[in-house]
Amino acid sequence: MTDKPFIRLGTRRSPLAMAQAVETRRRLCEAHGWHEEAVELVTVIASGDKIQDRPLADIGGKALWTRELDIWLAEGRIDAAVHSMKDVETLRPREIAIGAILPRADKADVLLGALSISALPRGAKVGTSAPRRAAQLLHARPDLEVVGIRGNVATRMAKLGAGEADATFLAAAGLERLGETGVGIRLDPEEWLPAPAQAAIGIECRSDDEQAQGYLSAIDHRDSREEVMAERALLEALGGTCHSPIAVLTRREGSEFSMTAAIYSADGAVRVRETSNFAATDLDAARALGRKLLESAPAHVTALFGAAA
Ligand SMILES: NCc1[nH]cc(CCC(=O)O)c1CC(=O)O
Repeated sequence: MTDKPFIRLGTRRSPLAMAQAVETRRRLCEAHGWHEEAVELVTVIASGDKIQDRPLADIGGKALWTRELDIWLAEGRIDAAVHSMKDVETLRPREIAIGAILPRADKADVLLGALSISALPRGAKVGTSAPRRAAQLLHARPDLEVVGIRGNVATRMAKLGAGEADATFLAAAGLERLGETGVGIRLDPEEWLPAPAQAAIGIECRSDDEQAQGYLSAIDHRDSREEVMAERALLEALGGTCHSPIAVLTRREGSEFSMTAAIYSADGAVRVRETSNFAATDLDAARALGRKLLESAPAHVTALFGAAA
């Protein structure tokens, strides 16, 4: 038994965030032979969880998920913070390092409320607040109506039941981590591209905290880290934010990546899509793919990306 935790792990309080924190604790304990009490879970209420009724982009974007945990890390109230990497801004403070990326789960999105996108009735209402899902949907089905929907898995399923929308999307990884398997229809990620870093859990710590970095390195999954870093390099080159409709699928072939990325106009009418093959550690090649997309896109699409400024 330990009387003092070895590491204090900060997490948001949503059921998905808690599941990810518990998975992180389990992996840490397994890797180091620790008892559960060696990892203290410290819960933080993030701004993004306090405000549920407005689209994320209107209220400050991805920083809403990281700000409180960043402050607690900086103040030394926690030693590490667990995040869905999909929700972590591309540019992070120098004081914060990604200490571990856990093995990536299923990158697919799941469709709830219909058997397929083509099976949705004409003019059906689809609930999503993600620019990527909205643009990708309207690209395939311009007749559909996109309505904003937010909230955790349970809330969204309730909103669907209440008729706020005919269908909605959820990340397969989120459903899996909540034990909600067998819900909805899995969309093939080759056809319906995921978000950058979807299905990846990352654990951040202070850049100068060698002890935390040492503990976390034992649970770092190299292949998943390489994918996440490449997708974040692509985002960085695009200047992508939560306003930017961008989708990407990275496939591994040995030590090589085949990365397919697409950017869209907000209404989905324009899609620019490219595939590039490069060494898994070649972040410059991932950035080059981002620049190539911007070069091929019309001005009203590049205007959705910060790098165009
Ligand atoms: N945007 C919220 C969010 N952030 C991470 C996940 C799911 C887990 C993941 O993709 O890692 C979700 C829910 C969703 O998109 O359905």
